[in-house]
Amino acid sequence: MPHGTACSPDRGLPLIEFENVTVTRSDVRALDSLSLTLYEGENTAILGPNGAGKSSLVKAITREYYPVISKEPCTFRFRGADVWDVFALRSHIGIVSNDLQYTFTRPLTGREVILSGFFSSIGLFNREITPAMEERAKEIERLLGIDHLSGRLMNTLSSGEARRFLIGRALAFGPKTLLLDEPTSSLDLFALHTFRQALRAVAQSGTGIILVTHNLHDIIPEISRIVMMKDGRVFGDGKKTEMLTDERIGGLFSVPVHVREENGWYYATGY
Ligand SMILES: Nc1ncnc2c1ncn2[C@@H]1O[C@H](COP(=O)(O)OP(=O)(O)OP(=O)(O)O)[C@@H](O)[C@H]1O
Repeated sequence: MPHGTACSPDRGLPLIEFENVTVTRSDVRALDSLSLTLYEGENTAILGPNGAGKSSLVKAITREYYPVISKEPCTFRFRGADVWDVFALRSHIGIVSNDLQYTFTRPLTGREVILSGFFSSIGLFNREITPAMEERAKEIERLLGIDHLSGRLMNTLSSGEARRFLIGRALAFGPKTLLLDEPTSSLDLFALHTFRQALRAVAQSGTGIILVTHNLHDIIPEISRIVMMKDGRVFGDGKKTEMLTDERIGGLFSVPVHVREENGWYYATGY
């Protein structure tokens, strides 16, 4: 086991270990001495209002943003390693961001989008597709309920359908964890329903989920841990039942709110 990494008995291996991580954008501290450990195989929601620093956290994880040292000790570790690159990251974490949807401008079918995940590319560029890759793509399509759409061009799919193919692309390598940044923005009720069903199937298949959102209704029942973010810091961190209360959610979003639970789903009302 790499130096500094301890496996917790009831949690997996630490995937991300951030201690006193500060990220600045212009003069703003988007992350302000943030300390957080995320574990492999643990289903976690990162929940916070607009401007809390959620996207900055995702970009720090994906190495688009680099931390500055503002306080010691400053730890920025991936799977126990202090030095790591984006290629190591991609083989363990499948990343689904909405921006990606708009980069598929060329005519690619849904199946080709999933297959492109094997090459971390935005197209296939005459790469050799092995029968094993085709088989894996079909398996993923069945899991996500999109097998009937695999021959359709990406630019003819609805946002909800296209977004499930992006999950499929992120799953191509068989990552242990899927990281999703605000995955349900602009989805209508039906698309939201099918998307959430697909995400539940992924979680139930054993892939850990890290879901970044400002919506309580995105939190699928399989998620057990809630990390609350506000002002670039961790505002609360614990079990879902302890975090998703009127008081805590009201404090997080700075508005009086009633939190209701129904069959494992949570909703905020009365604001
Ligand atoms: N390029 C930038 N220049 C200046 N400030 C920035 C920049 N990028 C982010 N910020 C600031 O950093 C803070 C965190 O932004 P971030 O986008 O990470 O929050 P967020 O939680 O993802 O918000 P949202 O839910 O609205 O997407 C905000 O105050 C934001 O205004």
